[in-house]
Amino acid sequence: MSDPVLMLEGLVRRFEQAGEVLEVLRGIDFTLNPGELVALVGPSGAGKSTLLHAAGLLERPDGGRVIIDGTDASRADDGVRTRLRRATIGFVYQFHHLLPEFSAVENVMMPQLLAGVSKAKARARANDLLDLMGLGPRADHRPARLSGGEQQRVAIARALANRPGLILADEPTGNLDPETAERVFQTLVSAARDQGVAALIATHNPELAARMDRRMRLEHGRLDRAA
Ligand SMILES: Nc1ncnc2c1ncn2[C@@H]1O[C@H](COP(=O)(O)OP(=O)(O)OP(=O)(O)O)[C@@H](O)[C@H]1O
Repeated sequence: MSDPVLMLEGLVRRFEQAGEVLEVLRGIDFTLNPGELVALVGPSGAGKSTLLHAAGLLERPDGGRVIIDGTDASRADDGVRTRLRRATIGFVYQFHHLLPEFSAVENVMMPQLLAGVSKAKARARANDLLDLMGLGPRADHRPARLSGGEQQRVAIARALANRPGLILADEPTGNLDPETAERVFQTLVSAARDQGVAALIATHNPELAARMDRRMRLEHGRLDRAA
């Protein structure tokens, strides 16, 4: 069997707030295998975003290790972490964070161009992904001319652009009405299954969480298997 796409070992993260130390992650252990879809649940403020940012190499933990595709990123320098992140991880945020000056297709091309893919190849892949998201006819629109659900589907296409083994999603449907949330979530799950991508998805929506392979609950700084 191949390496897990993500392993967290004894992950610790602390913040200082008003002179007090808040230990948000108190030794988190977690393994995500290739193609697995896992929901990350837990009360507001429990540290789901903090966990995703550390797992996604956007921030360094205060203790423990983050191992991506068998590579220990904990002690790697920033350059190595950035390359590893670009090559293996796709992020989807609650607010899409698309670049407003660029069209949908250009937004999906961007991470590929940063990774050194040619313009022609990046455009072809971006168009394929937008088709997969049902957004082919909207490819040349800027984000402001797309609905919230369409913007979020562009963000999912962008996250998949570099064929990551791992998608980290932070309440990807939290900002959408229930019907649109359902459609966007379905698109994310079927795209991940279709492309064999593993995903860790933070969500407050129990119905959506119930449809993942596993659910993990973060509370009081600990991560445990949930029902
Ligand atoms: N940069 C920071 N500096 C200080 N405290 C922080 C920082 N980032 C997060 N925190 C604190 O860490 C705790 C966890 O925050 P986090 O955003 O990870 O929770 P969450 O589970 O994602 O919440 P929600 O479900 O509401 O999005 C909160 O108490 C928050 O105030």
